[in-house]
This record gives sequence, structure tokens and C-alpha cells, in this order.
Amino acid sequence: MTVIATESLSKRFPRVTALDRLSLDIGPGVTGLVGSNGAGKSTLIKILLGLSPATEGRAAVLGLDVATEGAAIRERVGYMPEHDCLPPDVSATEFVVHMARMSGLPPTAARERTADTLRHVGLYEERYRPIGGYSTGMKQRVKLAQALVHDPRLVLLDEPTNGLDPVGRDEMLGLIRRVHTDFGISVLVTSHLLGELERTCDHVVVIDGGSLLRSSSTSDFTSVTTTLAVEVTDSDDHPDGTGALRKALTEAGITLLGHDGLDAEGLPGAGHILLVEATGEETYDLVRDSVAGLGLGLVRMEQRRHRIAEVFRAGEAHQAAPAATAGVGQQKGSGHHEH
Ligand SMILES: Nc1ncnc2c1ncn2[C@@H]1O[C@H](COP(=O)(O)OP(=O)(O)OP(=O)(O)O)[C@@H](O)[C@H]1O
Repeated sequence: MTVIATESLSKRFPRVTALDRLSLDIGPGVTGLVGSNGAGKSTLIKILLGLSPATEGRAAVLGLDVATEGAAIRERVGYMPEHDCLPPDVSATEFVVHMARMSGLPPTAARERTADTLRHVGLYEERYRPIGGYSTGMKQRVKLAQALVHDPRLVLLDEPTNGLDPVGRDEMLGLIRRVHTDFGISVLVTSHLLGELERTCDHVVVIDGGSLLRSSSTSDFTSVTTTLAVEVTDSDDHPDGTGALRKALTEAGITLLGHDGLDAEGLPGAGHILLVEATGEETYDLVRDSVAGLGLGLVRMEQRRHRIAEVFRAGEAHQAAPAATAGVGQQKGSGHHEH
């Protein structure tokens, strides 16, 4: 079943092409929409809600045409906008009840649904306090609650982790995941942080400059590579164990792919993890024997998985050097970009 479908969708402003012939087919579940600032994420969401007309192409949400059935879409779809848009003087309860009434719920149902959704987002205790006194994380939760209150079939969440610290971000991602697992609501969530979508989403769509870079299941993005991550201890004989192993492996004819520089995305140990290209079972044996021969301790030897960030960086490289026509699919053979 298709939840969101776009066909050659373009949006041109006088100076900028925000979306450029974007074709997507998104099914149920939690889908991440990734792109750097200005990639066209918010523009796509506004078109999907029927709030902004496309310049060209077509789009349907839950089978409804965005050009002609915007009101019906907004009845069935919840929207969490990116920017702060909450009235400071009213409480979360008053605001969310108001939004529920705007969506057409009768007064009693609006109050009940408000209590339920505020409890779901973890704002039950503070629900009668004015929003103006809330932290950023609490405000993001109010915005999420109002998107859920009319029991939509799909929610569009625009940068819900913006402005949150790492703990707040994790909590928000957990809530988003539960929107789907607990209520069966499909989710489209935008972010410019890939690591967080890797953990939260079933499917990831990467756009850049308004065009599609890649759309695949998260497990495809993170498929096993032929790269081994190897970490060793130092010893009295080899105070730089990593350096000694690097030398030994190079002499043994093994290709080293450099240091793992991805710790910013959550991998431990910058600098002292060697990335080794595995050509077969013999690579494991060679690494083991070299480590033993040097008298070092083997801390880890594991097959790496792709990180979505690598695909994204390939896209950035493409943007920086358009003449190279280096689409994601053409990165094959470049070491750890390999699929
Ligand atoms: N109303 C508008 N008029 C002119 N240009 C616009 C308008 N809205 C968006 N743009 C431009 O379209 C491009 C895409 O913007 P969009 O807001 O969709 O990006 P985004 O991926 O959501 O980024 P961000 O995370 O920064 O919001 C940007 O270059 C932006 O400047």
C-alpha cells in the first residue's frame, strides 16, 4: 500500500528550484526524509498537505490528490511544523483541545483525546501550565501531541528533534517510533541528522537540491560491507600497537582503508580503529596472525555495516563537484562507500 506517492514533482520559486522532478513511493511505517538545510524537505511537506501548489508533477497522500483534495488530506494527516508556533499564554491542554476542535472533534472527544495524547508524549503533569514557561523539549512534545490528537493515519513531522539535547532527542525519537508501533500511524519524519533516522526509521529517503538521491529500506542502507574494523591494544614492545599493526598488514599486502573517522555518528574510538578491506576468509586469518605475531591484544575485529551518513556524504560530494556526476550508485569501488 502506498501512503505517499509523488510523480516528477517540481516546485520552482523565482530564484530557486526547491523540488526538481521528485518521484517517490512511500509505504506504511516510519520513513525518514533526509537532506541538508534547503534540500526541499519543508517544501515537500507543504505540497503534501495541499497547502502549497506544485509547479509541475503530481502527488497523492493516502490516495488523495494534493491539488484537489487538500482538505480531505488534512483531516487524515497530522502535521508538526518545524518552527516555534505555539501561543505562550495558554496551557498545553487548552491548545491541544483547540486543535482537536479545529479538526472537527466534538467537545468531549476533543478533551479525551487531548488527555490521551498529552499522556502519550509525557506531558501529563504539566498540562495545565502556560506553554510560554515550557522548555524546548516540552514545546516539541506539544507540537507532536497536536499532530496526533485527531487520530490521523499519517503524521508529517518536520525536524522534530530540532533544538533538543541528546537525551531529549532520544526521547523524541522513542516517542516517534511508538506513534507507529502503538497506534499504527504512519510517520514521515524529516531530519538533517542521519544517525538518528538510522535508528528510528524503517525506510529512508535522501534528497538533495530537491532531487532524489536514494530511497531504500534502512537495512539496505546499512548492509554489511567488506570492511573489517580492527582495534588492538598497545604493548611494551609496541607502544603504538595500531601503528605497528598497520605496518605489518601493509607489508602482508592487505589494503587498509584508513582510520575510522565516523565517531561523530556514534562509532567509538576515533583514530585507533583500522579499517581493513576483507577479500575473503584469509584476511581474518592474516589479521589474527599479525596481531598475535606482534604480541598485541585484539580488542575487536568486526565486519562493518554501512552507515547512512556515508551515502549522504556521497551526495554532498556530488553537490560540491557536479562535473564528477558522482551519484550514490556510482560510488562503487571507492573503499567503504561500496555497496
Ligand atoms: N516561499 C519561498 N520563496 C522562495 N524560496 C523558497 C520559499 N520556500 C522555500 N524556498 C527555498 O526553497 C529551497 C528549499 O527550502 P525548504 O525549506 O523546503 O528546505 P528544507 O530542506 O526544509 O530546509 P530547512 O531544514 O532549512 O527548512 C531553499 O533554497 C529555500 O530558500
